[in-house]
Order: sequence, then structure tokens, then C-alpha cells
Amino acid sequence: MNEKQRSILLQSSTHFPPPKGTKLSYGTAGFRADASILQSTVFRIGILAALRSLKTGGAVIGLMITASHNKVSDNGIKVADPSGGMLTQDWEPFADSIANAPDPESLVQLITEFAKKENIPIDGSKAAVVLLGRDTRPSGESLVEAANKGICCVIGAVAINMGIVTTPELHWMVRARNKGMKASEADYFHQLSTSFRCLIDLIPEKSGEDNDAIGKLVVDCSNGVGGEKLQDLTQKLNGFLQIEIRNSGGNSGGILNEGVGADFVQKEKLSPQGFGPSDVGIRCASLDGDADRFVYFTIILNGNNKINLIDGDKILSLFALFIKQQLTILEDSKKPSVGIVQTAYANGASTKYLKDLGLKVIFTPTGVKYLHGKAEEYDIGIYFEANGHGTILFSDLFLNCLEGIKNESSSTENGLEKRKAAKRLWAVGNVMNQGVGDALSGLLLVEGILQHMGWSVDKWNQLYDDLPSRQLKVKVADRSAVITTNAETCVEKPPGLQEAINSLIGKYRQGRCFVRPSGTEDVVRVYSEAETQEEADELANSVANIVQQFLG
Ligand SMILES: CC(=O)N[C@H]1[C@@H](OP(=O)(O)O)O[C@H](CO)[C@@H](O)[C@@H]1O
Ligand SMILES: [Mg+2]
Repeated sequence: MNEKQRSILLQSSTHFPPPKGTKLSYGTAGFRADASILQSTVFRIGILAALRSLKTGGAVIGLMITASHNKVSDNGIKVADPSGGMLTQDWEPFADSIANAPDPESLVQLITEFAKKENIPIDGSKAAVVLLGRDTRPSGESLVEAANKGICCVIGAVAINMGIVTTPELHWMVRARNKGMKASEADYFHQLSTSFRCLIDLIPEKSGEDNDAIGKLVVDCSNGVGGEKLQDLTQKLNGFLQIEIRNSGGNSGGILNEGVGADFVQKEKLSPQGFGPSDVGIRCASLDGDADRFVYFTIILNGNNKINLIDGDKILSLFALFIKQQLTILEDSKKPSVGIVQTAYANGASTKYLKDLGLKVIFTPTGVKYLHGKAEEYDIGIYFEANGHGTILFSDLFLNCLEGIKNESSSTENGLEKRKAAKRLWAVGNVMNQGVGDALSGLLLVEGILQHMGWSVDKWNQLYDDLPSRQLKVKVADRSAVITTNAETCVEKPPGLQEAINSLIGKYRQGRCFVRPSGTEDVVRVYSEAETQEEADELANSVANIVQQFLG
């Protein structure tokens, strides 16, 4: 690093002292904390993003300011790599160390050593580009400014501020730019709406056992960024889908993620604010605060806000079933490899359903960075977390194969059907975000498939019955004291805790339970399943007590 660069870094970072007494960590999905202590973190991750761009030959890198489903006073920052996926995990330790560097001198020293080790040309001779985006949190604007200052500290780096966007939109833009494609928000909406239209145009004429699927869809937007974006997207759909938007944020009065949103709906299994008895029988969906996850639900008549939850596992099952059907039509001799990726939070009934379909199911730890990486190993990788975060990835090889079939000229009925199936799958690859889970594209694919099948939401929900489950959060003195293994299903430390959990599980038929420290909140999470809801609740509660006893 030359003297000029060194002095710019030293000088600028004096304006961004790190918070005292807080250790920050990149976590499941970037840094998250109370927004008031994040200025220095985003400044420093701005520097990291510029370095990442330099390291990748000037590729565009994304920086998203969001704390997703967390409360409105929190915020966070995560990095998108050139592919539109999450930051490579190799760089997370560097992110942690610079976020926690106590003073400008040590910060610059860490950067110098890292740049040397990674061979990063940090001498002003090369250009770097970082796209910045944020969700609707009030703290977002000043944090974007701090990130911008960090980026601009690296000589040759420029920041482009995309303003308020959904997390997946920013990832999509990064990917599109790096592929040399048009990458504006209008291009994003165009890709989603035209591929949805393609799916609808290819619906077989006589399909449909009932036509309820065609009624309106009501979407809870968590009072977040998804509200405005879904409104814009709906306009591009030209009436092909009837969507009513609620909890859209802005002037509508509600607070981000408070009693609303996909995380609330999935974890509490209750209807979000603004939904009530008059919505019985209607197909409803809920997005999270930055619109990278979604779940569906229906309101139970006289159910005291209780809902039928159609979670990420069932979304995954619908997608897997549709793709399998289309592959059967293709009858391809070079069968593509298909991998379904879940986490330990997946309902056991969903895993059984998917395996019974003859599909290969793989488990990874929680967090899209793990699921995405695993899904990329297959020609068709479908991954979803139970909370509704996921997507479908197609390999270039498979896309080429589809391209070939789409262009075949056979006019036999069989040839025609194959071409249609290839076009449907092509549309799936285009509607689904190839960088990260995306609630807007996921909604469109669900709606497209329901219309294709002619299924009502209830029919979809009946694919299998969820095993009763319960999720709890436990506040402990130090959640990092819990160390897990085996895709997070087994506690290694503190010693004795897993044995205690096992003996509780043994009391229940179909009992399953695990605990792990959250990577986004200061809690230990408990998940349980059992034959009845009462038993699942009891198991989760008794394990939560044990966790308290071990960890205080
Ligand atoms: C049980 C659960 O829902 N965990 C969520 C949550 O992570 P935790 O590390 O569990 O806090 O937030 C992540 C980011 O949104 C998401 O990927 C993950 O699935
Ligand atoms: Mg989110």
C-alpha cells in the first residue's frame, strides 16, 4: 500500500471509532446490531467491499444495509459477491477482524497485511465498483453514507447508490452487471414479469381440478421495502395476477416487523396485523422486512388469529414436484442431477415427502450461505429454509440442454410437449433469483404453479401434514458458549447438554429437538417436533429450561 492510500485510510477512519465493549461478528447473514453502533462497522465493510472488487478483477460487489426481520431500531450490513451470492466465507474472518479493530492504526495494519496476503492491488492502479442498497429503516440513509465513505477511501473505488431496494434485488443487480446484462430495477421487474407470463402462457388447456387458485392473493409486506416493490411489480403483470397489498409500510402507519411479516407468521403461527375473519378462505402470503423470504397462510375460521401455515418446506415441495413433473416430460437420457437442500428446521414430514418423491435431500447448517453453496453442486439445486428463504439454481450445463430442446424442430406431439416443458423450466430459471432467496420471484413461481396445476391453496397445503413443531428463543448470558455439530443437530459444548436434551426427547413419540445459537439475534434457539402440538410445546419448553440451567 502506498503512503497516499495509507494516509487516506488513517484519516478517514478516525471519524468512525468502533463501539466500545461490543464484539461484532459476521454471523448467519452479515453484521447485525442496534443501528446506533453500526457506523464504524459499515464504514469498514465499505472498505472490505472495495477490496473484494479489486481482488475479483474489478467485478461489481454489492453492499446491502438491512437487518431483515429484526426490529426496526436494528440494522445490519451484508456483502454480495460478483455472482450475486453471499460473500465468500473465506473473507468472513477478515470482516470480523476489521470490524473489531480498536483504532485506525490497527485497522490499517490489518488491511495492509490482508491485501498483501491476498495479492490485492491496493495502489490506485485498478478500478473497483460497489453497488449500495438499503431497506426502509430510518437509520439506513446515514449508514449508506458511512459505507460510501469507506468505499471511497480505497483509491480507484466508486460507489453507486441504488437507494431503497429489496435485498434480492441488489443481489440480482450485482449478478446482472457482472454478466454484462441490463441491470436496472425496471430490467429486474421485466425479467420476473415476462418469465411469469411465459409460465402462464404454457398452462395446458385442460388442467385444473378447481379454479380457486385464480382468486386474489393478499400479501402482508411486513411494513417493509417489499410493499412498494410488489406494488410496482404488480403493475407490470398486466392483470395476470390479482394481488392486494397490506402492511406496505410508508404512510400506512404500521411498524416494520411488529406483529407482521414472514418471520412473525412462521415462528408464531399467527395471522399478521391487518388480517382477520373476513379473510377466511383467501390465499394469503407474508414477506419479511427485506423481502428475501416469504410464506403462505390461510386464516382459520374462529381460530383466534391461528393460521394454516404453508412454510418454506411446503413451497420447496411444490417447486420440487413441478420440476420433477417437467423433467419426466423431457425424458432426457442425460438426466440432470437434482439436489434438495434443507436445514434441521425443515419439518420432518417435508423431508419424508421429498424423499418419497425419489429426490435426494441434503442438510446444511442454517443460513443461505450454506444452503446456496450446496445447491450449486447440482444441475438443479433447490434450497429452502423452513422460514421461506430459498431459491432454485440451474447449472449452465442444464440451461444449455434446455436451450437445445427449446430449439428442436420436431412437430410430433411428444416433441411439442418436450419443448413446452423445456420452456417452462427455462422460465423457472429466469423467474427465480440465481443469487439469493427472493420473495417476489418466489411468489410468482408459486402463483404460476398453482395456476398450472389448477390447485387451490388448500389443495397445495394437503401435499402432506406437518408434524407439530415449536420454536422458542432463550436469552442466555453468552450464546457463543453453545457449540454444535452435525448440521447443528447436536450440541458439543457445554458438555452434558446434549445428553440432557436426548433424555427429554426419549419421552416423546416422533420426538426431535435441537438447540443452536442464533447468528442474527442474541438468543439460543430451540426447535422441537412431536406427535401432537401439546407434546411439541412441552418438549420445547423443557429443553428451553435445561438450556437456561446450563447457560444461566
Ligand atoms: C431459525 C431461523 O429462522 N433462522 C434464520 C435467522 O438466522 P439465525 O442464525 O437463526 O438467527 O436469520 C437468517 C437470516 O435471515 C436466516 O437465514 C435463518 O434461517
Ligand atoms: Mg430477510
